Amino acid sequence: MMFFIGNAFAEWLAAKTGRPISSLRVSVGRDPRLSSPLMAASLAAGLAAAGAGVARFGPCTTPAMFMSCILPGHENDGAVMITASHLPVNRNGAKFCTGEGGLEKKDITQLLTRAAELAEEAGQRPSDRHTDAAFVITAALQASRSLVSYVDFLPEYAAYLRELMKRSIAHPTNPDAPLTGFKIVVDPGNGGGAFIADQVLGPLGADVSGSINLEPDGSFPNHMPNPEDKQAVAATRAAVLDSNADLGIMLDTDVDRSGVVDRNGNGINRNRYIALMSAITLRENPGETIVTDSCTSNGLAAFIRGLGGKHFRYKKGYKNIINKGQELNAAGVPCPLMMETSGHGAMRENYFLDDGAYGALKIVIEMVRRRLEGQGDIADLLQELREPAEAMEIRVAIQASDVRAEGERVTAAFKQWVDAGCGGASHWKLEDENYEGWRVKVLEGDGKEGWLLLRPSLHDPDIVLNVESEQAGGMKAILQHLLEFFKEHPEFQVCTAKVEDYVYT
Ligand SMILES: O=P(O)(O)OC[C@H]1O[C@H](O)[C@H](O)[C@@H](O)[C@@H]1O
Repeated sequence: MMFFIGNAFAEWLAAKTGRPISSLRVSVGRDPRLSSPLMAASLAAGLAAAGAGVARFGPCTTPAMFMSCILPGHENDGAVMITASHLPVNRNGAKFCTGEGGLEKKDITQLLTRAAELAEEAGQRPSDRHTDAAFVITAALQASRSLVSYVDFLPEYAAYLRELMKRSIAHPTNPDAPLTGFKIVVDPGNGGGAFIADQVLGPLGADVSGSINLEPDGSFPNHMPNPEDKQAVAATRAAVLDSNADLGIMLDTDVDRSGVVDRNGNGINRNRYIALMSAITLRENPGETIVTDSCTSNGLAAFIRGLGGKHFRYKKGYKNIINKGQELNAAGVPCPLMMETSGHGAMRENYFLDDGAYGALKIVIEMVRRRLEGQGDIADLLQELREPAEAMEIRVAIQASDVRAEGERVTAAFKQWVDAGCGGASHWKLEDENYEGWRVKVLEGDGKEGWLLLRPSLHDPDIVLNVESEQAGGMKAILQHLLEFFKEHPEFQVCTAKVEDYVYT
């Protein structure tokens, strides 16, 4: 199917740019996942068979693919990254972008519909892998080989990042090696991010010798490359403490997400990472608005307000928050940072690009700035952040055939129950703004505040329930009361069973 998606992307780009396919050039990169090279080859063959020029990159990262549409000397018309990110290998897919950013959902739908049509015209069934493989090999042999070139792009991208770091730090005495004297651990989790240690931080003077899991290995033998993953945090923490490092950086497979570990081994991911990025961003852009996803903590909202910023708690999905940030900026509401608890984050100053490397490098820059100005560690920036005492996410697989409709039914019933007074719990109050599912504040006394959010998952056939409490034992109390709602709805028996599991075991 990738072959026809390549065909369709060439057509789509020609329509978008108003130029003939023969004048287009598209870069194709991939992560180290075992199935990625083959998928990238099929996609490249499809682009070339349609007549587009193809720049094939080896293992690469998603933000780098975008930069291959921007950096002078490259300026490709489009780019495609083949990756499953941290998901299981059967979820491998293609991320498309142009120099304007990632494609929208409607563009992807159009692309896939066209790819299916092209497959059918060619007598191929998308589900028949063997026929497809034979077809792809034949078509690839027929496509002009002169259209495809192999490009070693990462070194150029790394050079761009190094220049950006030097400019931003503007070190008074050591401008070319401004990280001299810093020890930084990078843990790309055997994904695509090792170059951040070898080609960016190391050449700028940092001691990166404590870095771990640098070898790209799509079987991810050590832990999942995922900054939210407990094992990833534990591995980076151990490496930071072992090597007495100033900072640890955790990256996901295709480096569009990140998190850090401070020099005392404390993981800074999820709300803490957004808080840290907000502190840096609001110092540079006072009073502006930070957009986050719907699962961010009450403490984070208070923290952003405490820094004089505004908080817009929107939906899950990095593309959703980026689009919202762009929309707000266009409407005259300045918004420099859009970030998800997953570690996805985009900045206005960085092309609104979903970019884990940029976020982590911003923190390195801040660390150097603070040392130059005689301030403390970056972790000091989080002193005012109120943390939840307990937090959890429960995901319940939807059994119904129409997953979307069932998701809507559960959330609509929940809203009705909330409107009717939450089963008599006057300390449960619907949040003022809700953009997906329904989030309810739970006033826990002594100024403490928990919350719960019930929403359908963005991509999976799941109902997702997030709960946080600012007091020990508070989460169980919230779930126990929520059972009242589920018990009124025997049709949602699977949800009831799952919540009961948490409450009673
Ligand atoms: O709705 P969920 O199942 O929690 O998934 C939400 C997540 O979906 C994808 O992984 C997106 O890349 C993330 O930006 C988003 O946070």
